[in-house]
Amino acid sequence: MPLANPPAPQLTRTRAAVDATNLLRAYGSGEAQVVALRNVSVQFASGAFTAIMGPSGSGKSTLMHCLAGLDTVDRGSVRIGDTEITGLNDKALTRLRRDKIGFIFQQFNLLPTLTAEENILLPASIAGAKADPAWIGRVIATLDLADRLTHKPTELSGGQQQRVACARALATRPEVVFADEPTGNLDTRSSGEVLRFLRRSVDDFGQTIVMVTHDPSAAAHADRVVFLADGQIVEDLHRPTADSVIDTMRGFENRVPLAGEGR
Ligand SMILES: Nc1ncnc2c1ncn2[C@@H]1O[C@H](COP(=O)(O)OP(=O)(O)OP(=O)(O)O)[C@@H](O)[C@H]1O
Repeated sequence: MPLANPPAPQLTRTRAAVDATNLLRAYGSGEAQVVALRNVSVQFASGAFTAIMGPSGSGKSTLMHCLAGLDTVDRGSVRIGDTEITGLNDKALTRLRRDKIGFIFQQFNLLPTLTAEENILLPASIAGAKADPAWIGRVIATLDLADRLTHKPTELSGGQQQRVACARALATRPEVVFADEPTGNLDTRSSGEVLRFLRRSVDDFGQTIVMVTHDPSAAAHADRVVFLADGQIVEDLHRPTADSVIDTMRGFENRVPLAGEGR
């Protein structure tokens, strides 16, 4: 009797854009030591939108900074795309951030002397690369910025400035965009615009987004929410809604860390 066919090989597998293993990060020493990350292992799938949430001081910024090569870990490893970043020197890290990472900050961080268009094109020009005009045009159109390109940041509203920052982050088609409280300084309407753009950049452009937020309704735009408490991942919620995020946050500080964490 012929053997049954073996299962078909899995042809497509979601690759992690960012892969962190057993991250340990402590600040200070002795009695004053604060352990900001305790053996955190987490993967961020390519083409997915992930939010990181948790109480103040739980380690969200530390995690994001370690993932983006802005801070160094005491132990563990971080891979961005195909590049293991742990152990890279400052020059290599600068190049990696420039070539593979887009950043969106709460305070927008646009250069005040440059126009919106110059701000958007700056990362590509620093990288010595020529921006792809078709791609930049698509991003600018999606963000509805075409009639604002000659304006300086002071001539733009907060929401418009953050949309320029979004365009700047995507201009080089980075491996991953890290967004640190991107709606923290925006009103509800502008927040909605930025979050819908981030969502669209994942759905339509295949972008990978990792966003720190305190806002359950912002997190609800993500595919997944990773919750930190006291430097450990304590929950991992898929297909979140604002209500499920709020429910998860209630009392999650008292839960036992997920398997593999906190050893
Ligand atoms: N450079 C530093 N030196 C000393 N301690 C630090 C440093 N950076 C962070 N910490 C400490 O590490 C812990 C985690 O801080 P982190 O900023 O990552 O938290 P967070 O969740 O981002 O907080 P928030 O929501 O308030 O921004 C905190 O106890 C913080 O005080």
